[in-house]
Parts: sequence; C-alpha cells; structure tokens
Amino acid sequence: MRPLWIKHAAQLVSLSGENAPRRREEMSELGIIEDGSVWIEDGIIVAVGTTNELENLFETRSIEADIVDATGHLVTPGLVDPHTHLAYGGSREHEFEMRLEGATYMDIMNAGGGIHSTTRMTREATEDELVAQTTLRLDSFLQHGVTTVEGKSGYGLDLETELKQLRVMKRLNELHPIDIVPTFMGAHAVPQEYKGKEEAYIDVVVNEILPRVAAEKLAIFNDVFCEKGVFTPDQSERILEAGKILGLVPKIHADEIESYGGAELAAKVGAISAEHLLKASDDGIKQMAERGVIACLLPATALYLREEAAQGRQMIDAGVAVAISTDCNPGSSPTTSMPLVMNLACISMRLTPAEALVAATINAACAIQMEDCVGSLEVGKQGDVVMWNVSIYQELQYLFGVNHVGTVWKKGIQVVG
Ligand SMILES: N=CN[C@@H](CCC(=O)O)C(=O)O
Ligand SMILES: [Zn+2]
Repeated sequence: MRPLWIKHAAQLVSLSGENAPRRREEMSELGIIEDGSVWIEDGIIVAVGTTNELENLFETRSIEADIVDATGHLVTPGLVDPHTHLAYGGSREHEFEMRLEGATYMDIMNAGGGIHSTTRMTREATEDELVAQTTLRLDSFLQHGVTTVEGKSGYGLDLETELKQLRVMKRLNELHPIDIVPTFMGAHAVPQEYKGKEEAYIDVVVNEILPRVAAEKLAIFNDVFCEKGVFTPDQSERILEAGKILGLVPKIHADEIESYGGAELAAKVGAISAEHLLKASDDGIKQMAERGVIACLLPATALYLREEAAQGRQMIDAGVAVAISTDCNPGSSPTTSMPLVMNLACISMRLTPAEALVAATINAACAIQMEDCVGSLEVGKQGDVVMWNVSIYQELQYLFGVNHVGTVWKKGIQVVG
C-alpha cells in the first residue's frame, strides 16, 4: 500500500492533546495547523505538521506516496458517532405521521408500536437481510464523514435475536470500512410477551442473554433504557451491575422523557457515558462531572420528537465532557448525518462550533473507548481523515443542511470522493 500524503490544507484540525475526554475550555482547543499536512503509512498516521515541516521530512520519499493537494480545504479527523441503533429491520414512517398528528413517542410504544414494532421486524429479518439493510446505513454514515460508529442491539429482546443483531454488527465490522463498536442493549424495552412480568424478563437478560453475549465477546458495553414505564433505576442498576461482573462497561439512556434519576445512576454505577439527558437534574449533572461520566447528547432526537434539547452549554460549564451523536434509529432519529448534529448542537444546545467538533471527534471516541485509535490526527492513530469542501471549521456548522464532505479516507484508503 502506497503512503498517503495530504498537504496544504487551509486548516488541519489535529485535536492534538491528551487522549482523554476534554472538558470546559479544553473543548475549545482544536490544535489547528494552517497549511497543514499529514502523512499516513500502512493505515497509520506517521507525521502531522505544517506542509513545510513534512516536506523537510519526506521530500525524498514523495515519489512513493499518493499526494493530495488540499489547498483551500478543511481537513479533520473522521467523525465518530458514539450512539446508534443502526442494525434493525423495517422502518416506521407511519409513526412519524402519527406523531405529527399529536401521538407521543411513549403513547406509540405503549400501544405496541415504537421499539416493539421494530423488534417484530428485526425478529423476522434474516441475518443476511439485516447485513444488507445496515450496509446502506453505514455507506451513508461514510458519506457524511463518519468513520467510526457505536451500534446497539435491543431490537431482539430475546436471546436469538439479540445475538443475531450483534453478529450482524460483528460481520459488518469485518466487511465494511467503518469501525463498529458493539453495545448490548437487551434492556431496551420489556418485550410484549413479558408485559406485567418485568422482573422475569430482567432475569432472562441477567441470567441468560448477558452471559452468552459476554462469552461470545459480542459487546463491549451494556446499555439500559432507564425511563418511567420502561426500566426503573433499581432495575437498571441490577442489569448494569450484572454486566460489569461479566466485563461489560455500563451506558445508560437516561432522563430522556422524564427526570428519573438516570444521570445520578450513571454516576453511581460509574457508567462511561449517559445518553440523551434532556431532563437531567442539576444534581445529576454535578454528579456526572464529579465521576467523569461523559454526556452523550442527541440533539437530532430532541428536534425530531419536538422536545427541548439537553442543557449542553450548562453541562460543559459544569465540567462535564460532552459528546454528540445521531442516535440513528428508525423511530426517534432516522438520520446518519453527524454534520447536522454538530449544527444542532450549536443552535439548540449553544455549543460553539469548536466544542461541537470536539464533541463529534475525540470526546465521542472516549465515549466508546476508541480514543487510542481515532478521534484526532496524531502520530500512531488510524489514518481516518475527512477533507471538506469548506476551508475553515466554523463553516461546517454555519453553512447548515448541506453535506460538505469532499473526500474520506479510512485507515489511509480513500472510501468517499
Ligand atoms: N429511547 C430509546 N431508544 C432509542 C429509540 C429507539 C426507537 O424508537 O426505536 C433512542 O435512543 O432514541
Ligand atoms: Zn439510543
């Protein structure tokens, strides 16, 4: 494989710094290099600096390399999406219309739609069908500059289908250029056949499904929908603690629809991240800051459900490391556009354009324990790079509703453009 040398970027956003979640003013530090340059060899970044610096290092080897002239372009790390439900069957456009007519997300779910409806369609789909449908979504992620995604199960809600979803992600991680980091979410809902027997379903999750997932090494994280009418904080804690014993790192869908103690629980169990947090309490936010729980905020979901977005600005000011994500799923956020999410993070949560970029790269990588490999353009990390059709980073958020992706490289190989 020939080396790749991208040079003369108008701005190269390196995000160099500690491989740790960035907080407060660290979320404004982009490590911008003007007339920037990056050299990638065997998929790994070997040098980053000004074009002049890299010319001094590599001029004698330039004949070996594929050279890309990035004059006039912004260059960033590949975006990281740390929260998706991307491997599912069917779709739910009829629910979109129901919600426009006034039905709430929980009304639809309680009537057997929502997560239950996707669960039925995912149970019916074969593994190959799920691979084919999910591939289209992964292609779309790449086209929007996303080179790493997290993916959750949770549309099986039984042993066989939960394993099927996780195996689909495992296969795609090998087949598709995007890196997929898997999360088990058997506690996404109480399946309809267990209605009124919630504890019995939790027993199945804890005693049957989780041990299989761990034994087959199909997931890194264990996530729970801790919400009124779904799983209580006590039930969520039981499921997350059971996962911890098996080596699965906790995540929590917390305080999305109602303030329910989810942020506090995330701090208590030492979750790596808490998701949504639209209704998180001030005390919960404070506890997350103290325990170093990353807030994974999903402003496209808030918009799509016509809810007020999470308090992103206040969370950063309170010392919480913030990541952002599409929450790509068939019900509350059917999008694969991280650029849209960065824009919404600015408009509806009052992040600055620099903070939104940190939240979509290095902090997102930290939320899925991928910070050693991706999330910044630094020596030793993967050559995951986006060259944008804008020249300064603010334009990414300012010129909204347009896909500015020009070229995408995954591990030094061109995959878009
Ligand atoms: N809120 C829970 N789970 C997903 C939505 C799943 C669905 O509606 O299919 C979310 O994160 O938004
Ligand atoms: Zn989710």
